[in-house]
Formats: sequence, structure tokens, C-alpha cells
Amino acid sequence: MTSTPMSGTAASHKPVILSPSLLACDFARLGEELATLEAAGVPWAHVDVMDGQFVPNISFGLPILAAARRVSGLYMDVHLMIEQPERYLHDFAEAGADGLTVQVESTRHIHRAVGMVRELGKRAGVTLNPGTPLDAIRPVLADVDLVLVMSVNPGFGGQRFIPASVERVREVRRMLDDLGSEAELQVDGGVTAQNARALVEAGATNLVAGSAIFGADGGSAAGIQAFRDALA
Ligand SMILES: O=C(CO)[C@H](O)[C@H](O)COP(=O)(O)O
Ligand SMILES: [Co+2]
Repeated sequence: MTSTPMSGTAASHKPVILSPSLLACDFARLGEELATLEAAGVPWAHVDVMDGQFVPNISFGLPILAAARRVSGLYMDVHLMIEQPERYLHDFAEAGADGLTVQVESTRHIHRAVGMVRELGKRAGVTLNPGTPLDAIRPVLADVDLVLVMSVNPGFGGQRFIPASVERVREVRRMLDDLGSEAELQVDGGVTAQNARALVEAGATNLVAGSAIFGADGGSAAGIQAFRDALA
């Protein structure tokens, strides 16, 4: 199967990857939804795991990831919004995650958590809430394959993008460049075809979008095309 990233490029000249958030898809048609993404040439799928503790909402967990893995070759980009994620990293790796991103606020042991993901042979990501100072991720920046800048307070899809996030993306881009890091710089929450270009120009290489894709007039293929047009 082919997977074509978005044609726009970030400052590092990497192709922009779109990671549609399955939180906004029709779970009763999960297999078809994934097949549509693959047919549209999107390389990643974003899997939002919420535990009702770290965030005030419960989404889904291991069985849904395993089901998605069984029917899809997409890169499974798992965003863990759960307390003490170390307890479940092994299980999510077994269930089919390709990348595991942990919230810096969700553990006292972020360095250990990132190391565990790498030991499991998966790509390690770190993320932080809009209210968390960027310095919180500095100690693990050299050890991660992905940094996710949350552009809404995590817990729900369909929220409005927080404009100050663009400046945070720009600052994380500087931090990564200073280290010579090739890590993906991902943005998640309220991302649309309208704000995608500004995010890429600020240094994002990877965009998560849920409602803007699955809620698009004409369905997810049309939503993906809108991002392509915006980044062309
Ligand atoms: O992590 C998330 C929420 O906590 C989701 O990935 C995010 O909200 C995507 O949905 P949308 O694009 O509709 O904002
Ligand atoms: Co997410």
C-alpha cells in the first residue's frame, strides 16, 4: 500500500505527516474508516487513549488498538492520556502501537517512561498540556522521536485551537534544532486546514486532526484533501 505524506514542508524540509485522530471516526465502521484513510494515502492514524483520571473523559483502550492493528497497515500513533503510563506501555506495544506518546504531567518518571518505550522497540514521544512550561520536556528532548504540542486541553475532540500554541511550536522547533534533533514535531487539538499552514511554518512536521477530517463535508477523504490543498 502506498502512503503519501502531505506535500507541504516544515523548516527541516521533512514532508508533513497527517495523523487523523480516530477519536472522531465512526467506531461502528472502524475498519472502513481506516481503509478510507489508507486509500487516501495518509500514513498515520492517531489513537487517543483516555482513562477518566488524567483527563475527564474515557475513550477506548487496548482492544480497539488491537482491532485497528489487525485490519490496517497504518502507523499507529498512540497518545496516552492516562495516569502512570509506565504501567501499560508493554501492553500497548503488544497491541500494535508503533509510537507511544506520554504526557509529561502523567508520571513522576518521564525519563524512565521514555526509556521503556524505546526498550520496547517503539518510537517514543513526549507531550505536554497547553498550561505546562516547555522546560518540562527539556530533560528528555534528546531521547524522543516525537514531541507533541497540545493545542487544546486534552480530553475531548472538537475543541477550539488555542492560538498561543503557534508560538509554543516555534519555541519547540528552536529547542529541537539547537539539539540537532530530527524528532517529529506534532500538534494536536483543533487543527484544521485553516491553521495547518501557520503550524508548519512555525516548524511542525506532523499534524493530528480529528473533527476536521472525519467531520468534513464529503467525508474523511475530502477532509484530507483540504489539508493537502492548504499545504500545497
Ligand atoms: O488528543 C486529543 C484530545 O485530547 C485529540 O487527538 C484531539 O482533540 C483531536 O481532535 P480534534 O482535531 O477534533 O481537536
Ligand atoms: Co491526541
